[in-house]
Amino acid sequence: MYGRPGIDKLVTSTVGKSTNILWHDCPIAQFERQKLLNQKGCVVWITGLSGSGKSTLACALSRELHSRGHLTYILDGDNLRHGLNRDLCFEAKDRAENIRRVGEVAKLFADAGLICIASLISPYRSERSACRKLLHNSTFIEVFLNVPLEVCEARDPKGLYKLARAGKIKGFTGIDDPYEPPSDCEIVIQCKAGDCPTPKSMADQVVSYLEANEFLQD
Ligand SMILES: Nc1ncnc2c1ncn2[C@@H]1O[C@H](COP(=O)(O)OS(=O)(=O)O)[C@@H](OP(=O)(O)O)[C@H]1O
Ligand SMILES: Nc1ncnc2c1ncn2[C@@H]1O[C@H](COP(=O)(O)OP(=O)(O)O)[C@@H](O)[C@H]1O
Repeated sequence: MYGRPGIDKLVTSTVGKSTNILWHDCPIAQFERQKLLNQKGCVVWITGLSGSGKSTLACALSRELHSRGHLTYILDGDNLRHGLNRDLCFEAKDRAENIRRVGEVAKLFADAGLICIASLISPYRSERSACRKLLHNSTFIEVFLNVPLEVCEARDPKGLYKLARAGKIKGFTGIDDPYEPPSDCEIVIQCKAGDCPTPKSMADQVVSYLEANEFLQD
């Protein structure tokens, strides 16, 4: 038993359904990883309706930061439902579990020193707030893509709004399922009919926030 007290001194815990578990610290700490990467680990959490541009912003932001020499990783709701979250549907309890899991994974990426970009509808305020509480020192940066339903529906790149309106998808966010907009988030990107910032300028808005708050240096 390397680096641990004698077996008689170990105090194990119960966390959720896991009994007799013990946290094992590693000698390399987050600040050392951050120094290596010359940035501060954080989570940029993009929330908004389907079609609001979350994936577009995530990719533009990742590209912009990459070109400046920063390490990012995108956790996209749609993509994670192909693997980690493939057992979840769109009922409220499954959406909540989806958000919880992505929050936990995002926390690990931030701890690794990366700028983690999470883009998922995440329609519930309480679950987003729970993810915020997982992070510390203002490292949870919530970005609200405030795009009216009419604009998202007019875009409808996957034809899902059309199906939802026709009753072929039940419980579609914004149609017959709720979306709770953030009341107090770090960044709001506003888009009105016929007047949306370009993907590059949306990304620049987030980069400016990261620069001003010293995330792009160790
Ligand atoms: N019922 C329903 N409501 C909303 N969205 C639906 C639904 N069914 C399938 N889809 C597709 O799933 C994508 C959203 O997945 P998320 O994991 O981001 O959703 S959530 O955060 O759990 O609410 C979403 O992707 P985006 O359009 O990129 O947001 C849709 O393509
Ligand atoms: N800023 C923007 N201006 C104009 N069109 C956009 C913008 N952002 C995204 N789009 C377009 O809107 C559609 C939905 O974008 P997407 O990133 O897939 O949204 P989401 O991930 O929120 O579902 C796509 O066709 C995309 O090209």
